[in-house]
Amino acid sequence: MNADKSTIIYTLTDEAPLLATCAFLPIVQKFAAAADVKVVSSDISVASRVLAAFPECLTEAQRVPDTLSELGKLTLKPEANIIKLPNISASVGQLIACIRELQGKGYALPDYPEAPKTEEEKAIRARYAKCIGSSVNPVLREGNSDRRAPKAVKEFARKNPHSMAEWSQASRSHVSHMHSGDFYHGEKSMTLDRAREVKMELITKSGKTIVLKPSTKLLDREVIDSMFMSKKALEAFYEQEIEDARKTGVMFSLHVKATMMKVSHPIVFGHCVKIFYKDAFAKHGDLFKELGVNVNNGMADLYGKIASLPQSKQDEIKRDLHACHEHRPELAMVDSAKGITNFHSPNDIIVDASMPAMIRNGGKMWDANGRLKDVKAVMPESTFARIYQEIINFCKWHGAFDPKTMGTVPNVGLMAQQAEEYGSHDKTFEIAEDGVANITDVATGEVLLSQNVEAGDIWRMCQCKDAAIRDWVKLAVTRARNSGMPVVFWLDQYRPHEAQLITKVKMYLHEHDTTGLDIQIMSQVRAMRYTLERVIRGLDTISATGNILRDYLTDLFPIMELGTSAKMLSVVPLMSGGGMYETGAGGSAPKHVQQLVEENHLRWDSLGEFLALAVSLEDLGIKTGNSKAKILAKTLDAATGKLLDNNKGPSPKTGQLDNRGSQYYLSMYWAQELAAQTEDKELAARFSKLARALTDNEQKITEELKAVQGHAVDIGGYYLPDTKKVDAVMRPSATFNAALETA
Ligand SMILES: NC(=O)C1=CN([C@@H]2O[C@H](COP(=O)(O)OP(=O)(O)OC[C@H]3O[C@@H](n4cnc5c(N)ncnc54)[C@H](OP(=O)(O)O)[C@@H]3O)[C@@H](O)[C@H]2O)C=CC1
Ligand SMILES: O=C(O)CCC(=O)C(=O)O
Ligand SMILES: [Mg+2]
Repeated sequence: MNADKSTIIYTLTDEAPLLATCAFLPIVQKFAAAADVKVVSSDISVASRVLAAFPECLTEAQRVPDTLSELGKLTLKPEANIIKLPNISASVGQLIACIRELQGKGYALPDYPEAPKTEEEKAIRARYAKCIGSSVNPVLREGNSDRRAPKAVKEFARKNPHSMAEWSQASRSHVSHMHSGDFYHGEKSMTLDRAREVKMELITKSGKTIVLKPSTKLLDREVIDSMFMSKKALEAFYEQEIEDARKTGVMFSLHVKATMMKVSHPIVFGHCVKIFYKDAFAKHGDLFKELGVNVNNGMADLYGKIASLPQSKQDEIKRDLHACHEHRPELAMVDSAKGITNFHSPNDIIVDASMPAMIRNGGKMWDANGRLKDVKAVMPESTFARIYQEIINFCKWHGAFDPKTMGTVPNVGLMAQQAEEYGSHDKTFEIAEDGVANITDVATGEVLLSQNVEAGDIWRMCQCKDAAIRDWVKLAVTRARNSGMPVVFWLDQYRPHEAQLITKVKMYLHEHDTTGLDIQIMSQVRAMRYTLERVIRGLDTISATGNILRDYLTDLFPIMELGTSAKMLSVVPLMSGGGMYETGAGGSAPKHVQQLVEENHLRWDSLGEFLALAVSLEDLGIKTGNSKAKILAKTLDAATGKLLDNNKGPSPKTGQLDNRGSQYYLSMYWAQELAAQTEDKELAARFSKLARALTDNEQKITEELKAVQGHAVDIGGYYLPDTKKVDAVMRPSATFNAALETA
């Protein structure tokens, strides 16, 4: 990747953010050119990653570079300046759909081998496996995370509070997690005394040694953990919770993070489906095996696979599945209208977004008839599930949060270098036989950590590099100093991994001047309680957390405070000196694409993108001494403030202002701010014509943008839409486009 210090790399991703970027990027390039800043796009969509994995199957003209690896390398250089939009973390179902779409477009990709038998099929599957789940973010996140609601955004939410459903003390909604036999229960952790190379191996009861991972190179002072989830305990837990939900009449819902935890959580999910439909699986298990049914990919997989059977057999299976519901609790729905349940796909309900949505809804989820109901939210891993029960307890006692008055909770997250559980998928294994699972020093044979495991258990090793922890502590202190807010490190001394972290945090805090700062360490549940007590009094508290809580809290608090995590500023100061600017803290909003295609209205809010771009330009301006870039940043921030003040964000309703209209207003305010500033006359002169053209044509442009709405449109694909068609759909105002050309 050729990027000098004056280049911003702008990622092209998937779904709603991709569509929005297609309209925004030409605008950004126009403005940035005035400061001699190049804005270069880099396609890291799931389609592009799939194509990059199979160059030999494609014609020369069809081949695409492996942009993700190139970007990954760039994050290690000080000149890196990357704007990162949210991307699809694909389930197997989405991957297969993507492959089919590409094949249909003439790309001779191999089919996804669901049950690979030959070596060749296994190799193809391994290549596709790299495109599944969270395979982008961990590659690029070579820094820790700083996510917060900028002041103007928080003020806007206070003045324009979003709806919050009421909480009743009589609510029966609650969280259920395992109390023993889960990853938390038997975790072991250590800090390395020196750099080592280790292997992960299973010594079976029958005396075999199975090497699961031959080599992982660890650095001096790195923290490693070994933990496992007992299959027996998990099944017993599900049995008990499903029955409890039935007896007490609450809906059952399962919340996992099958994207980031792409090896362990689909298995955890699959066990739940099999227990729920136990009787049908007992009756048809052999047939399901023959058909290659894998419910780790959800009931969608089962329904897809049985479609090849004779109709009468299909009907019998469906009857037997439905019969299970008679003695099982109601299931929370993902889409009541379409009959899609919580078990459809492991990626449909993603815990970071799904739990805040439930809490915002007064602890309720949708039933099969489209009614909101109390729910048992099941998160088998107890390690972090407890925070949700704590916030639910708080809401039952104090009522729903009030966005008008509540404080803010920014996050400083330990994320760099694939920290903790979120970097563990290549070190996670489903155990084949009873035995002892060891992490062993390759050179000396010394067993560093050891666990007794049984067949079907899920065993994993997590890593966290010392340099990442040290940088995280530094970032937390910097944020405390710059914001004046207290910082709470959410660390539990009773959890072995976090006990190691506490020692390091205490040590690295000594490297900084912390005079006058309020920095505390608390277990998660206490930290939640403490933070919430402050939140309802309008007080702000920075949460400094590990990687999983970073993810959970940066949807949870923004959704309570702002109604969405799309309006977050999300900065990743890269450890090698560069910067990555993520846009918001949420995902790629698949439902928004559906609305665009059916009604030509894109309700996606690009505010996170506007905020990220301003910081990116500012950083570039400071690092290269480019005063024009600094002015672009300052004026963009002012324009974003104006956009909020004037309420020009996109509406969810077709016929009203949408993403494109919001981008137009941003451009107008930005040009006006540039024309009005006096620091740089050249810039002022350059943008005055555009400012005038956009201001004078406000009515015409907004009418043009409105006129196109209400009809179905064709964007020529889902995973690889047609660039020309997208351009036509996303840039429909001839007047706006012509005005931009004058800048
Ligand atoms: N950084 C990243 O790359 C991330 C990627 N993802 C990926 O995104 C996909 C979807 O994940 P999901 O868990 O459904 O989470 P999303 O954040 O995509 O969606 C949850 C809901 O939040 C609202 N929302 C989110 N962002 C915006 C925005 N910019 N403007 C307006 N509304 C917004 C939408 O609500 P409504 O529908 O009511 O308008 C949306 O349906 C998955 O493939 C997931 O893996 C998820 C998180 C982060
Ligand atoms: O990479 C992903 O799959 C999701 C990332 C995410 O949810 C987050 O960082 O908040
Ligand atoms: Mg998240």
